Amino acid sequence: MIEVRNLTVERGGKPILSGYEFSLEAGGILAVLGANGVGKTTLINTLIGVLKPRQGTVQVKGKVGFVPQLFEVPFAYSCLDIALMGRARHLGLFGSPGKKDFEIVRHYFRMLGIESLETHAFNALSGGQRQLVMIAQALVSECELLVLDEPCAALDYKNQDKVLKLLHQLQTEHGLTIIFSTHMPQHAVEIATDVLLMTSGTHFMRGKTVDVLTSENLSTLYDLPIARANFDGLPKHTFAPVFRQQEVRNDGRSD
Ligand SMILES: Nc1ncnc2c1ncn2[C@@H]1O[C@H](COP(=O)(O)OP(=O)(O)OP(=O)(O)O)[C@@H](O)[C@H]1O
Repeated sequence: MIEVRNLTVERGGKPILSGYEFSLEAGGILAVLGANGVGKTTLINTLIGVLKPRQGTVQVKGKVGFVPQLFEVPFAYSCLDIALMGRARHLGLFGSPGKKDFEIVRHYFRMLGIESLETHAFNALSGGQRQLVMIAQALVSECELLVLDEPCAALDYKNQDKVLKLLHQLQTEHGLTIIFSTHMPQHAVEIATDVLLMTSGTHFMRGKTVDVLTSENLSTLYDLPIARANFDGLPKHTFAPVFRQQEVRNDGRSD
C-alpha cells in the first residue's frame, strides 16, 4: 500500500530525515513514534505529498485522507461544512455538494456519534470534538489510506478510547490502511500491526509491533527507562516510563 525508499527530507535547508525506509501492506495500521522534534510531522507531510523529498521515493497505492494535528478555520464554518470539504475531490472544480454528498457526511457523523454537532460552529468545539469532525472529513473523501498526525493528542481517556476503537473498526470492518503518529506507546500496543520508531533523523526501527515495540527499544527511543507494565487480571500490557529513576533511593522513597 505504501513503500518509502531512501527518503531524505529537508526543512529550511536543513536535513530532517535521511535514509528512511519502510513499507506498510494494505489493511495494516502503522504507528509512528519518536521524541518531540524528531520529524514525525515532517514524515507525515511527506507521505501525503505536502512536502517533497530531497531524495528517495514515496509510493502510495490508493486515495489518501489526512487528519492534521491541530486545525482552526478562519471563518465560522459549521461542522457539516467542514466535513463536506472532504467531498471536494468528488465534486469537480465548480461543483457543489448534492444529496448523496450530504448522505455520506451524515453516515459518518452517525458512525462517529457526532450527529448533534452538525450545525455547530467548528471553531467553537473542544479539541476532541474537532478531531472527530476532521476524521469525518477524511472519511467522507472515501480514502483507502488514512493518515493522522497525533489523532489523540488533545483527547481525554474516554475520547482516546473512542478514536482507537474507531481506527480499529475502520481497519477490520472497512479494510482501511492507517498511519498515525503518537506519543503514547499504548496506542500502538492496542491497534497497530506495525511500528516505526524514529530514534533520530537518520536512525529508525521498523517492523511488526510484537517484534519492535519492546521496553528496550522504547528506552532507546526516549532515552529514558521504559518498563513493560501488565494489568492485573487482564491479558493486556502497556509501557510505562520510569520517571526520576536516579532520584529514587534504595529504600524506595524518592527525594
Ligand atoms: N517550516 C519549518 N522550517 C524549518 N524547520 C522546520 C519547519 N517545521 C519543522 N521544522 C523543524 O523540523 C524538525 C522536525 O519537526 P517536526 O514537526 O516534524 O517534529 P515532530 O516529531 O512532529 O515533533 P512533535 O512531536 O513536537 O510534534 C524540528 O527540528 C523542527 O524545528
